[in-house]
Amino acid sequence: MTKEETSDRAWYIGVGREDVGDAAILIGDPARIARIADHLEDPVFLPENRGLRTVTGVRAGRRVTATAFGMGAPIATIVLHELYALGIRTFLRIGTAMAIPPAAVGEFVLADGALRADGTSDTYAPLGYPAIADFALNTALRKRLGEGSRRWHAGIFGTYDGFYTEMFGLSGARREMIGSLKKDIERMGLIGTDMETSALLVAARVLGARASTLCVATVDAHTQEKIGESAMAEAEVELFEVALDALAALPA
Ligand SMILES: O=P(O)(O)O[C@H]1O[C@H](CO)[C@@H](O)[C@H]1O
Ligand SMILES: O=c1cc[nH]c(=O)[nH]1
Repeated sequence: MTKEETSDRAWYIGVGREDVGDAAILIGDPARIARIADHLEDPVFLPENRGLRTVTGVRAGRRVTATAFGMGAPIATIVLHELYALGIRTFLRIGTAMAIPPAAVGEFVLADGALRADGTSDTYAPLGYPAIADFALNTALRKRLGEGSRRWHAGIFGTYDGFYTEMFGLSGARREMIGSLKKDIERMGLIGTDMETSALLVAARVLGARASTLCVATVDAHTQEKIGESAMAEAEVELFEVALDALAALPA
């Protein structure tokens, strides 16, 4: 797709131009759609297609659409691309990432950019093209994060395609290999890893839209310990609030 391409109805998300707002929240887990809807006025749940769940509602006067893509860069960029074609120009991915020290489990990690170890972003621009978050969106996020009490870090994410090959080692030699990769990531000063950010940042830039990622760090890179359920539920509520307030504060 080029900047001029548009459509009135999205093939995979299954929604039309009139169904969406002017900013989008991209979520991985479909279960989070019903929960973020509680933070919107007049939420309208759109018919689910291929497991892609969407809700549109209003936050402080701004019409916002949240769509769940599942996991991984290929489907996340399909969702961004379709929403772009329907007219949306602002995208914020919210979800979870692995914590790279000094970022710790339970803290927020905000992507200013991302190391492109995914394959999908290459289909938008060659590897020399940087994956950079939108400055205005990140300024609004920084302001809102500064008003809260949860610790947060801003910096570079690493985005990988292989969950059990590059991110989370189950056992044995594979786990050791992934452990060395983590040490290297830490040496480079990355703050978190996920499976979508670099692809979304590159796709949005190339298309002419703004994008960023804000996550809760939920897994410790070295011990692979996960956040507890109640701590995650609490962090998720704050994540929704920060994300929606920052989007509402942005000029259209
Ligand atoms: O942000 P959520 O949906 O939690 O997604 C994160 O968890 C999944 C598995 O690692 C990946 O999709 C990753 O980015
Ligand atoms: O380990 C993790 C946790 C969340 N998201 C990821 O991509 N990896």
